Amino acid sequence: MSIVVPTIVEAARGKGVIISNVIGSTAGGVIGSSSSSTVEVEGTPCVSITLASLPSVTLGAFYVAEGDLPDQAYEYGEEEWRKYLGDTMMMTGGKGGEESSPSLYSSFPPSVLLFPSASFQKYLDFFLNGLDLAYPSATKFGAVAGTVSSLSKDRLFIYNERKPDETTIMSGGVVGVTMRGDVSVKPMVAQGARGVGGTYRVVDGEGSTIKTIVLDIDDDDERQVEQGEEKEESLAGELMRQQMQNEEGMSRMVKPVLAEANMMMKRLGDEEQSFMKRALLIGVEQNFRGGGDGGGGGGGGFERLKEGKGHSYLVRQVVSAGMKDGSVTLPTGSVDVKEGQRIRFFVRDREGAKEELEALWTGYKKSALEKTFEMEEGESGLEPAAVMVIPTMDRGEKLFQKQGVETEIVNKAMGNDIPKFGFFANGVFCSIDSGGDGGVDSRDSTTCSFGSAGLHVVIGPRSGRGVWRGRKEASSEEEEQGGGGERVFGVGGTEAAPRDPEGELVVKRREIQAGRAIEVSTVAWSVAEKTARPTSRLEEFMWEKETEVDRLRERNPLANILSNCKAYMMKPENAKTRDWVGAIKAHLGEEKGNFLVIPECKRSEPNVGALRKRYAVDKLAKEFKAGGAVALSVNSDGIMFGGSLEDITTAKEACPSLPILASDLVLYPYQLYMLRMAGADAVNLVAAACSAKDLLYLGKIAKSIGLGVCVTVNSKVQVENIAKVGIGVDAVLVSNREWEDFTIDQTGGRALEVLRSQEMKDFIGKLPETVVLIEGGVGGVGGGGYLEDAKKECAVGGILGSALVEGGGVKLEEGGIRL
Ligand SMILES: O=C(O)c1ccccc1NCC(=O)[C@H](O)[C@H](O)COP(=O)(O)O
Repeated sequence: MSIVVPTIVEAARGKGVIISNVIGSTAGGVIGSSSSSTVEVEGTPCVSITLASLPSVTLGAFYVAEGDLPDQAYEYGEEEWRKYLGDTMMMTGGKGGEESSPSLYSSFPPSVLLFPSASFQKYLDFFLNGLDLAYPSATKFGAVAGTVSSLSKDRLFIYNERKPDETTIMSGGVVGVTMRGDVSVKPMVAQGARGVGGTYRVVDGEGSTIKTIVLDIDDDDERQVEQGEEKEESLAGELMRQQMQNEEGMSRMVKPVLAEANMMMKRLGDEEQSFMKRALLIGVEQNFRGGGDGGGGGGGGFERLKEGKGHSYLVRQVVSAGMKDGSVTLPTGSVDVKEGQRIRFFVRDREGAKEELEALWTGYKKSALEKTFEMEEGESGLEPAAVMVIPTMDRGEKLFQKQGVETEIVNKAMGNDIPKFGFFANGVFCSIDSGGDGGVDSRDSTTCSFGSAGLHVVIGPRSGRGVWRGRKEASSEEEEQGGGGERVFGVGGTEAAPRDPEGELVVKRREIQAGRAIEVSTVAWSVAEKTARPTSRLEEFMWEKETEVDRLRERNPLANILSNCKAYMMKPENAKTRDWVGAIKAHLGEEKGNFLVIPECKRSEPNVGALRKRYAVDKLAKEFKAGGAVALSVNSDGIMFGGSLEDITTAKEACPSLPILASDLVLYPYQLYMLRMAGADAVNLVAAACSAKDLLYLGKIAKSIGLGVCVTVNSKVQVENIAKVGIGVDAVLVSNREWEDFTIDQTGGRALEVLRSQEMKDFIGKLPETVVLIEGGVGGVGGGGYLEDAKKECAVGGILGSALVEGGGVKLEEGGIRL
């Protein structure tokens, strides 16, 4: 792995794709999609790599060693777990770790993917229970590392772009990734088990121990009639039931579980008997709340699964039996048996496992279709982008007698264009729905682990936006171009983004790409054709921002926001903004020649990821103030930088005396009103993303509601343009960022070229009152960066984000930086 991971990272870089994080594990076999097929490989050393590009999703990779688990965690409650996991897994956010900001996707619960090592398994249920307590609404899923041979040892690995020379390989613990934002994850489990014999009710049982049961003949029949289930059970099954009734003299004799299992087993076929002798599987009815009818039992086949309602029973293997009282005990904590709850005996076999998989996917498709009918206009559902398939190592060829059966069934249901990936694991686990729409029905979305099962996870954007179908597009483009190579611009592509004759990026607003416009009440908006692809990271950012604002408008139309903003500004405490540029100018004065640092609160950096384990805006703002900051920049963009409007409000509450520049991609007046109400004092307009008309228009509206106006430029052409437009700019922010891919040149080359240009000299000559600041890598690597050179030009200060936030403290004196 120490060779494989850097090789992948390097190869991707060669294609213009920057990989920020890699996590993975050894496995008992791998599953992956090539351009023409999906393959399952078992028993042979090989590697399966999955590259994911998840727009509008904030990822946080983490590693927890066994030794990092807190000693007292067994006594932990919800709050303690939340704090511990929030720190460990970067599940930070608003109150209680769940972000409560008004940004588009922040209200959605996160998803957590975990790969525990085999040695971590003993802590797994405990760890998952902690996760359930701390983040009940988060979807958790994952699989335990495996190995191809029993002689080899399992390993986990994690790579972070910021430590490119290291791929950390671990022999224990758990690696994982948290995903927040426009991502939806739908885990489903195939338990690989089929019910045999009748249905029973627990007479005496508690926790994970079942002592006595009674045959539930009448109720079982009634239920099937009630649920309109056709009695699909075989004639043999029916005969067996009758025989049982006869043998029992129609009585409902209460019997110890083991005694009943022994009696029932005798009536089974040879194969089923031999299975039951090796392993006693018991299915415990789901959704049973005690008292009357639980509503989750019944059905010997997979009728409920086919309906997309989830499994009727959660199947567990008996781990110990009371030889004296005939009781059985299931894995501790895996079930909580109640009196009156239904149970069944289960066996595993090939046909049953196949039937179950088919039922699972039929159910998924049925409920997905039903959801589209239930959705209100404007609402969107999960758009499948990929399916993760993780069978346990006892499945695959061992169970189905040939390789590839599991993915073949997924392909049949979802088509070949959707990539499938995964591996053979030592166990799987996932959150399971209580409502049941394809998953296993369970108690309040708990995370259940399975020693033998197939975990299938549909992953895609929750906004339902179009998904790039690599396989489909590659083949159709090849066809179009007579079998020629792929033509992909900009981001992750093989071609550079389009530029005009002056070298400026050509970006379009999303509407230009639109195929149709939809009218909904007073709001009209356009929908990007699914075929349109952004040609640069900036264009992609713009389109996503436009979609974000569309969605916000759907919930709260512009007219409302406008009147809310007016009402807000009527309140005396909100009538005036604080003068952001004024505060900077006031501190230049006699100290001119010095360089003023404006610290930026920023949660993450696009090509890097989260900058701090614990990002607390209030704490950070206070730190900056204590360090002498006279003004702040707060990044409120949630698409690229993980911020939110609430971050501005929080910073303002923490430091009421510090004026705030809202660092965001502003494309609409709507955003200006929202930013004003969040507590911003100034905004920045990105020159490359706005036409001259937009700049003027947005600038005027910003001023009309008291917001200071900065314009961000990264080329001399843009400087010349803003001078021509004559927009009243308070400050020019010279960005050192390349907007094609959002990289930052640590030498400051890009910003220095602009600062040294004739265009900039002309601009300052014409508008000497304008403050010139630099941004992007000003903290540099190892301190001063390109600051000294910038100071020699017209820059009087700089916005500093990553270096301060990531540094874990304010190191203001280093590299000549002073506040
Ligand atoms: O650069 C943009 O296009 C942009 C758009 C919307 C919000 C923020 C934007 N840029 C912010 C930055 O470039 C940096 O966060 C800021 O300059 C600090 O840089 P660094 O010190 O390198 O973290």
